[in-house]
Amino acid sequence: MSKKSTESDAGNTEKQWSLADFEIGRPLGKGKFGRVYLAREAKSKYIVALKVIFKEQIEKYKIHHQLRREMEIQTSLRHPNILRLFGWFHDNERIFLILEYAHGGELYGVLKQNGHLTEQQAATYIASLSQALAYCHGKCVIHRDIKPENLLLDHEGRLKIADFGWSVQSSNKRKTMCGTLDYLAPEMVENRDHDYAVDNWTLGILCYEFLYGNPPFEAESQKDTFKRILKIDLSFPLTPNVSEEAKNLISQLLVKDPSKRLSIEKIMQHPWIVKNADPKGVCASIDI
Ligand SMILES: Nc1ncnc2c1ncn2[C@@H]1O[C@H](COP(=O)(O)OP(=O)(O)OP(=O)(O)O)[C@@H](O)[C@H]1O
Repeated sequence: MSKKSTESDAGNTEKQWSLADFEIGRPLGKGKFGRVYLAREAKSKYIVALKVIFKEQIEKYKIHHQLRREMEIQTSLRHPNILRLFGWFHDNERIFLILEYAHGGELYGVLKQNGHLTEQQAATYIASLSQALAYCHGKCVIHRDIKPENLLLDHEGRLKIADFGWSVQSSNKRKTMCGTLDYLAPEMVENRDHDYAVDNWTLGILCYEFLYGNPPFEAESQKDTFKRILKIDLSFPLTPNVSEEAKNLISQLLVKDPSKRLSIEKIMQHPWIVKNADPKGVCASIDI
């Protein structure tokens, strides 16, 4: 049995959890810093995902502050489209994150399996993401690393944003280079100050990727991706056939000047979203 966390360390002030409180099930996946297991809280039988991170890895990659920030931000957020972090605990070697279980796994898997999504699915996910980001921005949280691998699906196909590793809680403009290349906004590529509008840019990238199967500025090398982003070298292939309204939304998000990008409120009112998005955020037609 592992050592219980102290009150000041515990991610959940109501209860101090330990490994003995959980029955561990099958592995759900492996990340850069540890493994994720299906688990059940022994008393309530409540199903969760338990993410195990080795302290050695945290020290090796010096991600202590990043992880702490991720845990604090994610615990404070409560939104149907944001994966809950119920709490955390640790023993000598490991840190355990008690996460909401996302039965449908990664949205990335669905995208790769189907090649691309339908307009209804894409609009539903963009609407869910917009709602979650509006909530985050209202709490002064910028995610900065939204990509299909960080988007999970629950048993009904509802989208859940996971992984707050790169998010920041700030009301000031930020100047730190981070995020995954294909999803980087031009102001981040140029290492200029950036604000909430970086997440709106990413919504444009994702909307394109959902509908076409690949992000719009993909290139052979990192340097070429950067060049294409800075030039806004955007083109819409003839296949698959995508509606003009969807292209209009993408074009209004992939705008170089952050202040001219469509706001989150306007995304939610955009005719393509109004026409195609499921009001409950559920994609029942998706095979998960
Ligand atoms: N809450 C969850 N519910 C269901 N599956 C999950 C959950 N969290 C993670 N997984 C699965 O476990 C795998 C590994 O997740 P993890 O978050 O460790 O990886 P990661 O996205 O590479 O993160 P990191 O970059 O922090 O290592 C993912 O591929 C995902 O499919």
